[in-house]
Amino acid sequence: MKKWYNKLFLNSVRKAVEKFNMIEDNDNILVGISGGKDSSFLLYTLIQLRQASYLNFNITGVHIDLGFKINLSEIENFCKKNNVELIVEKTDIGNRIFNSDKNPCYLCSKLKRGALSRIALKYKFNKIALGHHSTDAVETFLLNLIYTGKLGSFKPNTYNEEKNIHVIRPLIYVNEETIEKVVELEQLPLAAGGICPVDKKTKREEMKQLLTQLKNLYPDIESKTIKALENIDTNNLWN
Ligand SMILES: Nc1ncnc2c1ncn2[C@@H]1O[C@H](COP(=O)(O)OP(=O)(O)OP(=O)(O)O)[C@@H](O)[C@H]1O
Repeated sequence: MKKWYNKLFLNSVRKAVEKFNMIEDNDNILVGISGGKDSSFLLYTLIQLRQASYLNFNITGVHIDLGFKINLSEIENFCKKNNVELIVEKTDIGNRIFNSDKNPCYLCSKLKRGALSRIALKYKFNKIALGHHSTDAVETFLLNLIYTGKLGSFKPNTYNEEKNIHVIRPLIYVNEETIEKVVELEQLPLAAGGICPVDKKTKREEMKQLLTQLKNLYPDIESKTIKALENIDTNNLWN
């Protein structure tokens, strides 16, 4: 690994992991691998972190196959090369979400989360790691504000007491631009095909474009929003 990666992203991942107590000794972590750049970068980052850490933790990848004919061979090779086991779980989620009257994106993410938890329970993983990054967190913040009238975003570390599973997001302080850069530099593996029919036609995509416009006016809006999520002035909230 290049030494300057510490400054580029690894220190930010360390900060998130420590601040939100994401990884402890002997953790057994299931890493959600979608086939996209974010989760590929997440896997790469966790491998680097483990190599440079005093902590001893296991990482196993899992891909929930939605039925959109995805080709995972690059990812399979990458996992083999790095001695990471990869579980591929076939599902009919792709069919189910378009045969329902519910919003397909909402349903898909719910069913995917359900499948991830089931696998974690079955194979005794105590943590599930997801590739959400700071740009995702800000987009979710805007989605909640504009479409739901709610203030907030997803949490860095959530604990499900009933299942005794933590969902961790080690990339919350890394932005999408940095991820794209490292994916390119390291030629990290990406899946081929497997494109969802509503890809790029979602409200999230709309928020992505809005954020790009806002960044033209206020270049540090992304880091400011992350700061705001951690700097809540409860005295001035109306609850
Ligand atoms: N089919 C899947 N199988 C396993 N994990 C998944 C799957 N889809 C998503 N995830 C996990 O959930 C995270 C957020 O999912 P989302 O669909 O928002 O992906 P994304 O932000 O486009 O990320 P990526 O670039 O990895 O596709 C991913 O980074 C990954 O960790």
